[in-house]
Amino acid sequence: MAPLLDIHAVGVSFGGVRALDGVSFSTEAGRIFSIIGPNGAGKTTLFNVISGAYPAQQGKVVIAGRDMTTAPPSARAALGLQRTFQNLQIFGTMTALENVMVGGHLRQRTGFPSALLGLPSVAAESRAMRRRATELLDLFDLAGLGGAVAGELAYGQQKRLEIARALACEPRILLLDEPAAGLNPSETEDLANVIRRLAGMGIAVVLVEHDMRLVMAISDELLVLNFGRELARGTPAEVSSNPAVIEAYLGVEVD
Ligand SMILES: Nc1ncnc2c1ncn2[C@@H]1O[C@H](COP(=O)(O)OP(=O)(O)OP(=O)(O)O)[C@@H](O)[C@H]1O
Repeated sequence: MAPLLDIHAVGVSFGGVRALDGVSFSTEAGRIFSIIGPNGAGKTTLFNVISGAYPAQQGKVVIAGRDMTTAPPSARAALGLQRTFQNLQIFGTMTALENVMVGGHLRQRTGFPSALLGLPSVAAESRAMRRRATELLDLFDLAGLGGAVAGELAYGQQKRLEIARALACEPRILLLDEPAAGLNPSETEDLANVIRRLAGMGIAVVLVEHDMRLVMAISDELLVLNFGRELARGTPAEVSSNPAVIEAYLGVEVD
């Protein structure tokens, strides 16, 4: 199967700092691929290069078989790439349902002129979108909370809402940037189930995460970065038994 996301020998420097140096990986539909490494290892920079926020100064970014190395974020989104951010980005004063529907608008087929004229197709599409948004809330264990003000939900619920909104865009590849940050153990367990469900739906999930227990429990494959370079790559079992990884990063934290 051709990879949905193929990162080839990517390099990025900020002044004298080599944030990424020859980093490569690829992943496919239905897989959970995680990127780990100490602070400053280059994980966020790699996400920015994949999503198009920063250009890759060297190497290639291929999405769904197309070379997107110099393409803007919108063109990458059009191929099915979505991301969430390290800092929660939901609309706090809108309801949970409205938050998800905002995501869905990106996928709306009816054009702006029809919407402006209030044509019947618009009403039908809005109903379908509302139904779909409600289904997404159910999927993320937020059933019955559609009318709740998003900013008043528990933190773990807000994190799941953010992912539900990204999913409303019907992504094929979803980049999740530290989704477990700030969650308690039971919220993290809920999140793990949500991420597994996303992969079960055929989405290629790419995760940057510091919570090693979560990463080791759900990942099919891991890339360990250190000072912008690949330190190790493999299954959780392979990576967690790699002496270089244990020495440089994992220490005694992994059981
Ligand atoms: N916009 C920028 N300007 C200058 N230097 C940057 C910029 N973004 C990142 N860097 C540097 O590039 C390196 C990699 O940073 P990056 O944020 O990608 O690491 P990270 O692995 O995501 O770290 P963390 O786990 O702390 O989020 C660091 O040395 C960082 O200081």
